[in-house]
Amino acid sequence: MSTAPPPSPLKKPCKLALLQLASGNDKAANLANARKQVAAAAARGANIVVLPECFNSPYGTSYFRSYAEPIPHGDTTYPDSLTPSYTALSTAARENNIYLIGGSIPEHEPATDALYNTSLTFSPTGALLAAHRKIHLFDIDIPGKIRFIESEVLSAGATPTLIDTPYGRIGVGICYDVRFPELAMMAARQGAFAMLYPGAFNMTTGPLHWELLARARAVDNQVWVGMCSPARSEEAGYTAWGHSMVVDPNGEVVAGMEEGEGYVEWELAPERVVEVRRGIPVTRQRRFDVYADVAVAGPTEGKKGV
Ligand SMILES: NC(=O)CCC(=O)C(=O)O
Repeated sequence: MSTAPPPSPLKKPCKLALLQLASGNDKAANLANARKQVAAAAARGANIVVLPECFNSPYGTSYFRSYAEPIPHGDTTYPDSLTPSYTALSTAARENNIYLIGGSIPEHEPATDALYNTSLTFSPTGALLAAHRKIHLFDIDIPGKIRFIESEVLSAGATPTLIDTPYGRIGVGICYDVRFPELAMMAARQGAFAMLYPGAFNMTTGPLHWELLARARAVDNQVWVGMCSPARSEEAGYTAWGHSMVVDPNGEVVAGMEEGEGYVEWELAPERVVEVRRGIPVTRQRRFDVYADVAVAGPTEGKKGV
């Protein structure tokens, strides 16, 4: 076995902040709160700030269309009045000189009239670096507990998102995306040091799976994982689990919180990834000769699944 330490995918230390925001029906108030909390995180020294899923709106299929905004890209621009969330996020990133993973917002694609659940990432200059459209829509039905079918109104994205920063490469997923190990695995194998998930688990699956999935994605891939939830509101139609957390590359929850509004912050150190990968060198022990067909659907998967 080689004794040379593997290079760290995290090139230099950075401080990660996950903002567990309380959001309500008033979009302007949600955006103002996000800007205020981003500025406070930057003042505490954060370099990368993450917001929750649907931080600008209530989370529910009946709300997505009325809160949706088009996303300016390339030569396609829109008046600021149509893109208040994009504008607020870009401004917050620029004014605070941080990388901002802007949770997610309902996106309207005017060309097709489709709606997406989309996470926008901005650079410290306020430039849009990535728009991740949630790939795995949250369609579940647990009798007597929870039924939520995003696909009734949303379309699914089809592109994994990797963002290059001076700290290294970051993978982004949205909430239900965390249940699919393939996405995190692809990102890690392509050099990501962290998977960041804006997410809003619920009171049925949250207690059981939120931490479990975060730790699983971290330990599978020996990367940091950040899970950023909205704060819980008992008045909301959808009650979020909360419990935003940072998990280290060894699968340990190193920082976390309960359900109220607040934040979780952690200094990510390059040495930690190297130490973990040196001690348990799975990145060098994979048997691609044995499981080369991992992306081929089995007989009970995909469209044929039970
Ligand atoms: N917003 C979501 O995708 C929720 C995912 C969730 O709660 C789960 O159990 O998965």
